[in-house]
Amino acid sequence: MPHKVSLSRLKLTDFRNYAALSLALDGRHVVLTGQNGAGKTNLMEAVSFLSPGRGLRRAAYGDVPRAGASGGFSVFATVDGMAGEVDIGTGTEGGDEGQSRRLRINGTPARTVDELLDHLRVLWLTPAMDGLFTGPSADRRRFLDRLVLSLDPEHGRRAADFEKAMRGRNRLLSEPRPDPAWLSALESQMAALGIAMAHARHELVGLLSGLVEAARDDGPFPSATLRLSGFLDAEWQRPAYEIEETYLALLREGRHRDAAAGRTLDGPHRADLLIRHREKDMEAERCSTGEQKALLVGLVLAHAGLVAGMTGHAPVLLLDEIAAHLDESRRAALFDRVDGLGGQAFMTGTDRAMFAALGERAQFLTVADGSIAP
Ligand SMILES: Nc1ncnc2c1ncn2[C@@H]1O[C@H](COP(=O)(O)OP(=O)(O)OP(=O)(O)O)[C@@H](O)[C@H]1O
Repeated sequence: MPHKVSLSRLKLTDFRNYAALSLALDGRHVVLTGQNGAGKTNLMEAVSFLSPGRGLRRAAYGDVPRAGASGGFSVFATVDGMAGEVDIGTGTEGGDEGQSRRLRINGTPARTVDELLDHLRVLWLTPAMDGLFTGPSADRRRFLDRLVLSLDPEHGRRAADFEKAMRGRNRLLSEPRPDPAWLSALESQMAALGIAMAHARHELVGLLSGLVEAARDDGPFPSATLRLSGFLDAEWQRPAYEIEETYLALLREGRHRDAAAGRTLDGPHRADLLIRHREKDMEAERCSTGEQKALLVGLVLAHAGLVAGMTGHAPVLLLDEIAAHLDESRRAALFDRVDGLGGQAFMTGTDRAMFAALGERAQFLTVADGSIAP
């Protein structure tokens, strides 16, 4: 069984509709129930700030401080983490709600938010992700990259550096006489980073497919087949240095075309994650709403299992309104699978009775108007 990473304390200050909250948790799953607008998702969002990035709403930090508060926001958590117990504090101060937030680990300022990945992995599934299969490919790439990042902490940096080099190339190509040496340097960077990024994605898809296959007959959730497409599709059996050469040549040959288009037309930023409902042998986007939700739940749980297996530490799971559309037996099966992952899950809903099958496995909390009661 993987080690259970869990939060034992969560303190929020001026975080969305919470003026001040201090919550003691006992290590079990946490069920948050309450009326619409009570603050359930806000609390999940606060926990999602214990991972790199802008959290489960992809928030602008300026929107997070409580309306009417004079400064920034803060989230503080005590976590039984991957490297032992740790205090994590994050937030903004008044006037610095720009691109970044501050992070302290055991009271010491961290160099980057990626340091969070030394202590815990937080994964989530929210209703906003319901359109994943039918929405733009950028949403699926972001989803995929978050999956990769939780196994490979370097992935975020590589993706950011690739974007930067690509923006530099696009800018240069818009000039009347771009410096060829500078262009070549940027393209070499793009090739190395882009192939490394794509490799990490392929590896994740391979591992996840294996796990989905293994869990195929386990419970009521359909299984998905996953495939990456849209970037050097026929090449991935070849050695990495050869693929890198191929991509570099593509970039070089594509300069005129890309200059005319005003953007780079080949690269990992054009890839898509293709998902099929295996039992029905149908593209996920053509499945019913309920089938899509079940596919997504199955994928996220398989990924959580992968993270637990690869790191030896079960991730913290945030499952927002996950039980709403499931019948009683599917709900019970879902809770058993979530519990079987060995980690701490936070789950929300409007009705406590929906979570009855969790029994003693969860701590039940009622959220009302930015405060919490047992
Ligand atoms: N910066 C902010 N300051 C104060 N209140 C905010 C801020 N941002 C969001 N809110 C409010 O927080 C409230 C709670 O939102 P939240 O999404 O957590 O509700 P919920 O309990 O998950 O509800 P639902 O069941 O409808 O999903 C909303 O009324 C929203 O307007």
